[in-house]
Amino acid sequence: MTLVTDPKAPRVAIVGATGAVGNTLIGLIEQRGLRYRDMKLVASARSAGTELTVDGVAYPVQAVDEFDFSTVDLAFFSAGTEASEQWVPKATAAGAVVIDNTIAYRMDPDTPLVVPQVNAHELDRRPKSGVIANPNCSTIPLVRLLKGVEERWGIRQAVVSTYQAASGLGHPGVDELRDASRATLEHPEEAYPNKEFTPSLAFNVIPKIDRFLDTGFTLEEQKMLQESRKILGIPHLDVTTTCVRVPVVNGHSEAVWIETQGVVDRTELVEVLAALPEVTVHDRESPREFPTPATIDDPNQVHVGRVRVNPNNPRAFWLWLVADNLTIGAALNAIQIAEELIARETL
Ligand SMILES: NC(=O)C1=CN([C@@H]2O[C@H](COP(=O)(O)OP(=O)(O)OC[C@H]3O[C@@H](n4cnc5c(N)ncnc54)[C@H](OP(=O)(O)O)[C@@H]3O)[C@@H](O)[C@H]2O)C=CC1
Ligand SMILES: N[C@@H](CC(=O)OP(=O)(O)O)C(=O)O
Repeated sequence: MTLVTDPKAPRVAIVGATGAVGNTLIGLIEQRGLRYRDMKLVASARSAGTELTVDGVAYPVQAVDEFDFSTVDLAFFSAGTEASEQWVPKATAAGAVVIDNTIAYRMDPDTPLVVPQVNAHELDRRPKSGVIANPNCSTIPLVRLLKGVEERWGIRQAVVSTYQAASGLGHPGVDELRDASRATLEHPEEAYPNKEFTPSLAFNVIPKIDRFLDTGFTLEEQKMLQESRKILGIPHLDVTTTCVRVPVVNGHSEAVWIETQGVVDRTELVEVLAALPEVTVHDRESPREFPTPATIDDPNQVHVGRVRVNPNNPRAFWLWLVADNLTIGAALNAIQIAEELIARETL
């Protein structure tokens, strides 16, 4: 984005500007050529008065409870679900369109849940609620690949295991992984007093993300099912997941098993995946190449590897994906929604 005087360019607020998603959003605003007429940075009262820079201009961070939403046309929210529940209605009542990163509005029937590479047509008109919901960080890269597979072969079932990074819990998650890892190396006999991850994530993996539901699944696992169905527009889509936190600082990975209606040929499958927008297939040339969270060079792409058709049943295959949860899984998707709204003049 670029600061301009064009009266058609939106006045923008970033609520949660000091957080991991907010920081990434600011970086992407600087990277991409979108134009804005005014910028407001908003967070909790804790950060009020601190300064952040966007496109070389320093802005004071304002407390959300004192912020006047009638001064903006577009508000990005990534300040947690409670803050969205409290402040998004005030923002829309004041006339702003909201792009919300939290779970608060995702399953609301009056709110489109959008991944622009999959269902941008949902943005053709301004939503009844005034809100466009940004999906869960593991759901976004998955549905971008499922769309291509559904269109070519039809999906019978997808079985997914996620490997989710500490930055899924924002700055506090990353800080705790670093501090707990250091403390565990230095004093292995002492239990680290964790707040974000239970048990400790240092040198560990945790098969629980978000809270448990009565079904035995976690909320994160339920989000992946329900949100995939809504985004792809397939109400009975069979997606089942196990979501696991791993001691990686940033970048979510997923092992994905897909059973299809039609017979799949690996060469064609790789072609179909590589032709999807902003997808890089690493094992196109050599099946021995694969992406990892630590080695992906472009956080704005969904990275795919380990593409293997089942030798016992060519109506099923495995793939491995890696996607930066703060960009692909949150801020980039939100910016791309804003770009589509501006292009369609539906702001
Ligand atoms: N991290 C991720 O991978 C993803 C995150 N999200 C969503 O984005 C939200 C934020 O995530 P993330 O940036 O990682 O988290 P962080 O903890 O890094 O940042 C939280 C941000 O929200 C602000 N905030 C917290 N509470 C309030 C409040 N009551 N009122 C106003 N502002 C508040 C914080 O401000 P202050 O500095 O003043 O405390 C900070 O700017 C998550 O809760 C989630 O809903 C969605 C997809 C992926
Ligand atoms: N739950 C995700 C991050 C997140 O905030 O997701 P959601 O927006 O669906 O609550 C993770 O911990 O990796």
